[in-house]
Amino acid sequence: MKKKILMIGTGGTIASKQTEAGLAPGLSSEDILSYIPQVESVCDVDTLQVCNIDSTNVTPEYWKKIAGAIEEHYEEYDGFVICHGTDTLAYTAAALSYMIQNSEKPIVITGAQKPINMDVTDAKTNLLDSFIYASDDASQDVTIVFDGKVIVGTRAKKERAKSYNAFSSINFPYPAVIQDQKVFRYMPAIPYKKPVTFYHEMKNSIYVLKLIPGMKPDVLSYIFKHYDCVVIESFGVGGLPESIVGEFYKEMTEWVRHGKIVVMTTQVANEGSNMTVYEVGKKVKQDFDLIEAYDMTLEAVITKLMWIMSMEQMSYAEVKERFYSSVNHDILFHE
Ligand SMILES: NC(=O)C[C@H](N)C(=O)O
Repeated sequence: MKKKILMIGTGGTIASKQTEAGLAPGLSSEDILSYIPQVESVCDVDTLQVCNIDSTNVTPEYWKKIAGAIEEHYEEYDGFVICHGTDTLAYTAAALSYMIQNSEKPIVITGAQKPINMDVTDAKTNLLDSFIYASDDASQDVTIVFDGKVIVGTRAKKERAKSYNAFSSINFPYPAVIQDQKVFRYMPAIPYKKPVTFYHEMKNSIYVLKLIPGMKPDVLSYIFKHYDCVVIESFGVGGLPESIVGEFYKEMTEWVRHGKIVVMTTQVANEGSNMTVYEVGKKVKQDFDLIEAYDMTLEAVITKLMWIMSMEQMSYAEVKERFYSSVNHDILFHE
């Protein structure tokens, strides 16, 4: 029996048309689907349009709309394919991984580097591959299908702005690839014992502070005052430079009492943090019992914190425990 798949359109290049003002989303989900008539032999598709925007404009409110549409139609379909712009696709994939957990039904996100109505485009392959993957019995959870590869929803990063292989899987293998319209699975699906769970809130009070050599500490007091959580993108395996460490201690001593959270991550995309290696990281981690990202992507760190912070008042120990508990393969290493 053919699977029933719901295609959810949100916009992006895949849905874009050339206009005088530049490429802009203008094709509906139905229009997009008409470019891959072969899908009829793969599955039965219904379409739903959540929005039609460049993914630069996607916010947590749109993640809620997408997750809400999936929750509303969850029982009616065997799987879901979301068309999305590539620029913030990795954030949406990570956000949906936290908002929809233990899903035995696949939730596939795809997009393209070139519009589907162009003669030369990656859109048709990406979209057809997504329907093939969403119709496969062993597919589950939130994944990205792009350029023939399947990437776990919490592990993607857009690493190329123009090439068809825009996304990499960070610190985690590809669970499957799609070649010549067939799924080759490298990782078996793990059967879920718990039912699918939907979460509806994401608290958006996070500031990401990217360190640069010689950075001045004057912004710290503003950031700590106005945000509940600060993610510090440090260098290498993680540490704080002397130029800001004094001010950091001053601010942290005050804000720790207010339940603010600081998470240390790294600007290096691959292999992750480990603050205990160097003097510049070890002491500050111990002094403030800091959380660190280890092998997680920045996209996963940010959306996981939004998900955790949306829950009722939690102790710092509970926040830490949640952060280090794996969701959709987002973290492998931690203390
Ligand atoms: N390739 C793309 O989809 C880029 C586009 N600006 C977007 O993210 O919506």
